[in-house]
Amino acid sequence: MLIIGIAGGTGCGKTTVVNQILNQLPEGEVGVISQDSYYKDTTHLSYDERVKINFDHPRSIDFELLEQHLKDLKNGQTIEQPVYSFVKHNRTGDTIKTIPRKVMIVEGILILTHPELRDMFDIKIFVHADSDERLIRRLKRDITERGRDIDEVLSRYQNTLKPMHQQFIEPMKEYADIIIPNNKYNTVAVDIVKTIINEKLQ
Ligand SMILES: Nc1ncnc2c1ncn2[C@@H]1O[C@H](COP(=O)(O)OP(=O)(O)O)[C@@H](O)[C@H]1O
Ligand SMILES: Nc1ccn([C@@H]2O[C@H](COP(=O)(O)O)[C@@H](O)[C@H]2O)c(=O)n1
Repeated sequence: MLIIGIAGGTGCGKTTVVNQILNQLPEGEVGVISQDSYYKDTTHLSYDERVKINFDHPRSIDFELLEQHLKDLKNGQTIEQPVYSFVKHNRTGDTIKTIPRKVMIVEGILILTHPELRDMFDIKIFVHADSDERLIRRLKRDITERGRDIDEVLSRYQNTLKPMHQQFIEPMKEYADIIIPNNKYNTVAVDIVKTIINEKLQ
């Protein structure tokens, strides 16, 4: 199994890059695990308490479960990947059956901050987009897809997202094997990653 970790700040385009990689590759050969699925279960908290969580800090992620799931996949076992709701700020209780594939992609803002998980990646990719570009994309996406309004996105950006990005995410570039500049769609870089994956699949 080839395990590829794709990190980068919110809105840099990780999910889009993953979808571009999956597109045109043989169906069923590449699997995806999203760090968002592993936000800690917050059922014991009220909605008002959940809203206040710092979702850009590594402690918000259940890295133990994520690491265990990746190990299970490596050992040929199917896992139940939790489904997360950005509207409820909690897991939904549903899961997605995720079966081991020849290539597994793990994507998320904080996946390179956890040394044990980082060591499991054969290839580490960091997707870069400038912070103003990321904020614009996040505003548009969170308002249309994640049930947020402009005040929510901007206050989260100022209070937690920006400082956490500077403290935890940006320094992870140091560990990257490949940095994809993604202020604009970068088909050349995506094609290079696809070529690497295709070699593994042959
Ligand atoms: N290179 C790009 N140029 C312009 N918009 C982009 C680009 N990559 C992604 N987007 C858009 O930005 C938003 C956030 O992208 P997404 O892939 O969800 O980022 P991430 O997973 O890193 O948070 C989406 O609406 C997506 O369509
Ligand atoms: N309930 C939540 C959980 C997370 N977030 C934000 O999501 C961002 C990470 O996801 P991307 O798809 O953008 O990489 C992160 O910056 C969190 O602030 C949230 O808003 N609500």
